[in-house]
Amino acid sequence: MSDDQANPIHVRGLRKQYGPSLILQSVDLDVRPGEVFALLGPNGAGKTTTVEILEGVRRRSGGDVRVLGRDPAEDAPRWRARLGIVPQTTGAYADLTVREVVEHFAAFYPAPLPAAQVIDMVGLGAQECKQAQTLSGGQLRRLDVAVGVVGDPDLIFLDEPTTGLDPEARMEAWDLVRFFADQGKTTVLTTHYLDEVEALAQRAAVIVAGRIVETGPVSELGGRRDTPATVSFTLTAELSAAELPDLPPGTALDPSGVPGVPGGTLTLLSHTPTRVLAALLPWAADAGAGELPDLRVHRPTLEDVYLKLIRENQGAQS
Ligand SMILES: Nc1ncnc2c1ncn2[C@@H]1O[C@H](COP(=O)(O)OP(=O)(O)OP(=O)(O)O)[C@@H](O)[C@H]1O
Repeated sequence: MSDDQANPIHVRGLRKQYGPSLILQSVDLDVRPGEVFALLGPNGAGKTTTVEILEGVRRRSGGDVRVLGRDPAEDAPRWRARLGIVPQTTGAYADLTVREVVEHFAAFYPAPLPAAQVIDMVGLGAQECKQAQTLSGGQLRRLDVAVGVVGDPDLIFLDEPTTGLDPEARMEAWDLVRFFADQGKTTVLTTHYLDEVEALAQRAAVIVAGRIVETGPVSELGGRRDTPATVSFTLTAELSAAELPDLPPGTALDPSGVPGVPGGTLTLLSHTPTRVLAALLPWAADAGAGELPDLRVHRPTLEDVYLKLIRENQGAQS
């Protein structure tokens, strides 16, 4: 068995077809032990379909899929007990209390966590005896997470776990993901929030129209590390008349924004923006400009590279 095949998730050439529509086309994926792996992509890209095939909830049309060493289509009960699943929408828990809901689901697993511990972990200690139907939307989402992890899983699937949560509850949900990661568990996170990916995931895959268009460390996605920062400011009369100083090697003028007239924006591209600023500041002072108006230093964010990836790939397929 290759190293990749020993990964908690190993997928090659996964296809899913509904009638004539090919929803997933040759998806390859590896999720490594203990990592938080994010699956990103626009609405309808195929994230939930992929995740549900990995969970054994949907059947694939083709390709090889191994999850915790087994084919999910076999749906072996002992294998299933090692998965923790928090789907996008879950339970009508009706008139059961929080405690009863968690105990009810715990009974399906061979070695569940104590219900009280899980309820505390998701921050529902104060609601333990409340009926689920009286909980707020955010509290219900936490209950979903409790139900998903009560079996003490090795591999956790979180499908948009923080949608609808207020900022404080989101932070608590993040802490929970970190808590699982600290315990050596592997997590697959589907989300539309890029700050969430940046905060939690080590690696990510971007899926567009059923194809993985990029996969790798979050910090390197979309060539992010190789994309220069921009330094921009508005030209005054003094600055537009002065010749630019010597700038660090590799600095380039952004051709899209260089009208050399007062009021225009001058944009420089550089991998060493701090050194660019160190050259610009004395130059501006010598030119008699006290300030570089509208000065902005911008490094490419995950959102920048993500949106670029989506645009390029949606364009390529239309
Ligand atoms: N049972 C089904 N029959 C036919 N088409 C389906 C079925 N389920 C999903 N699809 C289609 O498959 C595509 C992928 O859907 P999927 O739910 O996997 O996307 P997603 O990336 O999870 O989207 P979102 O971000 O909106 O949750 C969509 O075009 C959807 O309409």
